[in-house]
Amino acid sequence: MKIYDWYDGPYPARVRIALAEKGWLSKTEFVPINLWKGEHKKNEFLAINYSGTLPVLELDDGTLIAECTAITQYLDALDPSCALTGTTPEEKGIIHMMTKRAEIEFLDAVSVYFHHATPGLGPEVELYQNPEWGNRMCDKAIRGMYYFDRVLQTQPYVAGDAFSMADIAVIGGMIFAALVKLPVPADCNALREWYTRMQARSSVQQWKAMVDAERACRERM
Ligand SMILES: N[C@@H](CCC(=O)N[C@@H](CS)C(=O)NCC(=O)O)C(=O)O
Repeated sequence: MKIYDWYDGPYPARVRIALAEKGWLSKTEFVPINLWKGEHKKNEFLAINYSGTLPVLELDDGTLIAECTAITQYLDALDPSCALTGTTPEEKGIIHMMTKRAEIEFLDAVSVYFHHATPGLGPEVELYQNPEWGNRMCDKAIRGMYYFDRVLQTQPYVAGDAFSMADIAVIGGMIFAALVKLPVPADCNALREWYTRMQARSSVQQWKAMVDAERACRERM
């Protein structure tokens, strides 16, 4: 299995954490696509993913699967013993809903804020910016954090009683929020407590160790 990604990207983190949950990180080849150099918008990469985003999974026969949710669903189908996308029809429906909600209300909103209301990936890559739209999405992301705080006041995980793809999507939002220095509101105690638990999880620690090692390696170059 081959994954095109960028080592510390919040969306790539989602797939790396899913792979770690399954114990497959070391079996995966990671192909770096440098976001800061805009390699994801070059024709060569657009032929791999029309949307020009990371990550993308490439199977041994050349089949390409983009989108974190689609990749996670594929990994789950290969290994249903450690299900991240649910097993019963109800679990599958709720996990899909909460994952989508994590993207729309939080992670994607932080991403729009980053690309539109901050320097983002720099002037060479950010060819169109709309700061007003970016700032509105920042407000939306903060409302999203309050929403997930309320959810986590009554249940241990984002989609209910078990860790799932929906938790990983909110973790992606927290990683991105930290990158853009968007603090979690001080009164979001349930969200903060949940994130402390998530950061102690082996898969998240493995992801962080990989990022730290790659960052140190790149700094030496
Ligand atoms: N919906 C996509 C979003 C992926 C995404 O936005 N990835 C980021 C990497 S952290 C990216 O490629 N950003 C570059 C850009 O939007 O220019 C998914 O879930 O995979």
